[in-house]
Amino acid sequence: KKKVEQSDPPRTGISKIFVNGVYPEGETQPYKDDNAWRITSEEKRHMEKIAMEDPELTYQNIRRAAEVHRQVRHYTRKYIRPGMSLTEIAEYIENGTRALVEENGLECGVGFPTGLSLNNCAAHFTPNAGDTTILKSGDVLKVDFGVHVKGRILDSAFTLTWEPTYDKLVEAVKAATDTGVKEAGIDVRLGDLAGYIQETMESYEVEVNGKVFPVKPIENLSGHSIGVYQIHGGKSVLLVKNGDQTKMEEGDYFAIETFGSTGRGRVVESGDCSHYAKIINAPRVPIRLTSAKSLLKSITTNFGTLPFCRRYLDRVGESKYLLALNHLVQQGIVQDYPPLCDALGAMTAQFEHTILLRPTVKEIVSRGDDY
Ligand SMILES: O=S(=O)(c1cccs1)N(Cc1ccc(F)cc1)Cc1ncn[nH]1
Ligand SMILES: [Mn+2]
Ligand SMILES: [Mn+2]
Repeated sequence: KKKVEQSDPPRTGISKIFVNGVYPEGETQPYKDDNAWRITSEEKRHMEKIAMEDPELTYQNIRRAAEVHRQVRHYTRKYIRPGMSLTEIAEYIENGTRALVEENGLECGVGFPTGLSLNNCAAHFTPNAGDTTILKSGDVLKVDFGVHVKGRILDSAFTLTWEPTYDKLVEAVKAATDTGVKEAGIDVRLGDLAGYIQETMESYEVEVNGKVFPVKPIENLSGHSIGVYQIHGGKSVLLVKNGDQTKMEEGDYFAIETFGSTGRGRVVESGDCSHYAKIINAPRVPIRLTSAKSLLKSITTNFGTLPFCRRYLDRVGESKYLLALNHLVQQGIVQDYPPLCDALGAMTAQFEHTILLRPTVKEIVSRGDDY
């Protein structure tokens, strides 16, 4: 049978290309100083066999999400051009993701809002309706988007530039993320991992118009473990050495993400919020405001505990929801995630991979030939 190719723009469901339902395994790395006993251990291999065969545990879900991410970002990197609006970029990525993952309610779809953070802004910016921001050739754009299959969320991000000025910053962050990926492992302490990341990041500097800036890790951003339908699994990987003795554990899914900056190396909440998510075990308080009650019902139906943004509320037919949304935030039912920005004039970059701490090997499931 002729191999089914992906279209441009990407619209061919990934299950039409991987017809046997087997998706590519990501890059695997042996665990450090473990002299391969995990790979040869009968018990570890058995545990993995169970994971592969149990529909709930199988790695096929996250690998399918990863293949969608690789194919969408392949076309996106070619498509994004200065002069385009952030809104059309976001919609290109979301339309591609929805088509390739064959979006189906809460079964599979977009994992969280498409982050398109510019320049001094490092994370959690996506345009709200009416945003007219246009991409410029001197911009440094962080593209951070997610795909989920049965609640297994693939969280991966990369940085795009169209001028060479900040190439060293981009190189520093790519190297720091690869250090984080390489040093991650079962029983590795989160505080130690942060130190390795910091060391790589701080070994770089950027020269801009004759002035030299040291690359600083952004000290109040972090990587994180990932749960089922839960983008933040409770463990955080900071970017500067610290005393957190918490260990990475077998079976954990982690987003290893690093951020570098030529500015203060610290972000603050800045500008209108676009990103939100229902808090997992929110207190079941009675909601008095009727509009908030019906908005919460819509959020639960359409997103569950997955993060969403205002544009996603618009597309499911919600309107005039701001008062209700702010009420749900105030009541501790919904968490807001405002844009996180370093000082004006600073430049920030990001790279992010999702890794699986499998019983026998570490799998960098989001690895592609691009990053
Ligand atoms: O900064 S986080 O809130 C966080 C880091 C450590 C513990 S929680 N965040 C989780 C998240 C929040 C909202 C989203 F819409 C998507 C993800 C990290 C992240 N943002 C984008 N990709 N990864
Ligand atoms: Mn991300
Ligand atoms: Mn993340």
